[in-house]
Amino acid sequence: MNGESQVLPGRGHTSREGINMAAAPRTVLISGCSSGIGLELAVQLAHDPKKRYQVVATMRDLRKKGTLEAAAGEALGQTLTVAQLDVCSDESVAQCLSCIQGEVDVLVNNAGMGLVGPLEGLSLDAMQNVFDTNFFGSVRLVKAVLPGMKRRRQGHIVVISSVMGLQGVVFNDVYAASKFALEGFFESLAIQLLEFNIFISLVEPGPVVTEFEGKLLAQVTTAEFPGADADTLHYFRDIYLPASRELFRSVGQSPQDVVRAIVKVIGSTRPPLRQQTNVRYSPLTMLKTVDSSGSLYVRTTHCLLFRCPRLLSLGLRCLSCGCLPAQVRPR
Ligand SMILES: NC(=O)C1=CN([C@@H]2O[C@H](COP(=O)(O)OP(=O)(O)OC[C@H]3O[C@@H](n4cnc5c(N)ncnc54)[C@H](OP(=O)(O)O)[C@@H]3O)[C@@H](O)[C@H]2O)C=CC1
Ligand SMILES: CC1=C(/C=C/C(C)=C/C=C/C(C)=C/C=O)C(C)(C)CCC1
Repeated sequence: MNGESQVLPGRGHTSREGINMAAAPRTVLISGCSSGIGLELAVQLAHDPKKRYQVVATMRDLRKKGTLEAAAGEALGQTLTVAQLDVCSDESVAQCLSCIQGEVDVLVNNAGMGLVGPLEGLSLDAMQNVFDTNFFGSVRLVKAVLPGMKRRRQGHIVVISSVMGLQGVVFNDVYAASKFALEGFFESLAIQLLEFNIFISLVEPGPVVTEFEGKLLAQVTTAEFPGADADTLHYFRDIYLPASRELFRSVGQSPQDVVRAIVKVIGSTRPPLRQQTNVRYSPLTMLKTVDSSGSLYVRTTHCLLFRCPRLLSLGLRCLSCGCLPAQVRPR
């Protein structure tokens, strides 16, 4: 494909007379806008000073729409509309798309859920629910919008992946697997779709201070993890959970910060395939990049968590004050 001929949907273009023509707004469909990153992204895009976007902010339970509507303010009914969408339901996806005027130019697969705990204590049902939401939910939406994008030979699919799509984290086995699945799926698809002038972007935030963590903590305080042995439960409750809380407190990003990076990706003429958002987390992702055998990452994080918790605390404090050089900068 000729790079020069790539035109993203709805972008301004120059007429033969050299006049910069105003572009029609791009329709952006976002899943999971009842809270967190999805809500903030819908609001920031709807308030775009250049009015480049018409946002369809979706959620599975419309009874939760109050917070979004309040945050949208004057944009509600103008550049932002709210619609029902459960990414786990074919009918809901079909119904939502049938209500959209025109076509989806930008799809943001944001809806997702976490799952933590000792593997032995988690049911297969709970694991399948994570894959149904995080992985198959995205696949379902992509299958629905792709024919239109291919016909028009334009489109952008943004996937809210995670640093856990790049590296596993102890006691997050299933959640990380669902994000790894997204990374493999969308990297593969990106190659074919370039031929149709359709771009894929995997956004990889580190910890973000949203309801995500609270929901996980609520789940683990009530869960009993039947089948997990006493040592593993001790590692999970007394070592991992406090370390994870400290990580969120020290290097957790605000949804506003993450969304600024996503807005840049959506506005880019050449969107990147991968975009990390958290400079302070990057020393941890670097541990895998610099040693492709994977041992450096696994051994270092094992050591920090189980052998040198003081060093971990010190390292996190250091990262939070920004005194270590940032190796990966969001563009
Ligand atoms: N917070 C973090 O530390 C990080 C989060 N991420 C990813 O960011 C994305 C957004 O999470 P975040 O904003 O933090 O968390 P939130 O829990 O605040 O938001 C998750 C959203 O997904 C929605 N959702 C869950 N299941 C479905 C479904 N079946 N259909 C439609 N919507 C659904 C939730 O709706 P409902 O209210 O109905 O449950 C909610 O709106 C997720 O994909 C997550 O994996 C990535 C890296 C870090
Ligand atoms: C890497 C690492 C840790 C935990 C990382 C966590 C908990 C990351 C969470 C990321 C999230 C929430 C991503 C969401 O998609 C520990 C245990 C502190 C030990 C030291 C190394």
